[in-house]
Amino acid sequence: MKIQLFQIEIIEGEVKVNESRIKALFEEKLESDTEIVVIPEMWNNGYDLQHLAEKADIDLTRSFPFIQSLATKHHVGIIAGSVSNKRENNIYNTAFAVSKTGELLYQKDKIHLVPMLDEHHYLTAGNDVAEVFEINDIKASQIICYDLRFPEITRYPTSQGAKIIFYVAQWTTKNLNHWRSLLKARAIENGVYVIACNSVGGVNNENHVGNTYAGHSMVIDPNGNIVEEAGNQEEIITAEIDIQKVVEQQQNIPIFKNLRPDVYKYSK
Ligand SMILES: NC(=O)CCC(=O)C(=O)O
Repeated sequence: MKIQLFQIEIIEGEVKVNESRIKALFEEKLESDTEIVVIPEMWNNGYDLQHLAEKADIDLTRSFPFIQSLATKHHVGIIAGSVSNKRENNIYNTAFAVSKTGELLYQKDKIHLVPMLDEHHYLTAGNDVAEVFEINDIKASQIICYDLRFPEITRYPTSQGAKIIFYVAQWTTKNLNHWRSLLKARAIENGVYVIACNSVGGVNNENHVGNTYAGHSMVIDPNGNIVEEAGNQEEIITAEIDIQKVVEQQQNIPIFKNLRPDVYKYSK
């Protein structure tokens, strides 16, 4: 199965510009036999957090039809990153995914808000764990950026049979080594494909929280080998994945048969 990741710069506060850019990439860069496309976190408004009240979507009423029209026009499943999204007077960082026939397959809010990006001052945290959905007949889940740091968020859908975990991100440059290591760890400790789409660019100006984004979008197989990795500039990466490898990996190292939830404890 062929998958493409659109590693792009998200222009802060410029919803229409970002939409036009994504639309153009589907027209110009989508390969005919690609089955799933992945785009980054917060692709509508970026980290222009001060203006979320005016610029965030309202219950996906703008972003879902936009992505739905791309999915049906190009007949491709879309892991639609995430958007800032207002619901009942709160603003969330909401991930969603759409099938090639235009159905909304998945919608979840980011659970852990990033103190380093001031997200907790502007956004409300989601309370629902990432779950499994099917895209192109494959069980998968979708997790937003900083939630990668909390292995429990990935463990639930993989323990429920997800074979691919998609991570959508605007991961910062200063923590690039964490991004690369954590993605590999999540693939190995769960024996699944990890497909992670980050953004690039970012500037320090009055609209900006002062970060740049690392790129290095990656496709990692269930044995922890990097299948494809982007650099730190805009780039489309294309990868072939073989879901049978997940089955084989989980037979060779039967993590889920050996889980001991009865002895795992946490404290805070
Ligand atoms: N957008 C994010 O969640 C950023 C997370 C990040 O950069 C990190 O180091 O964690």
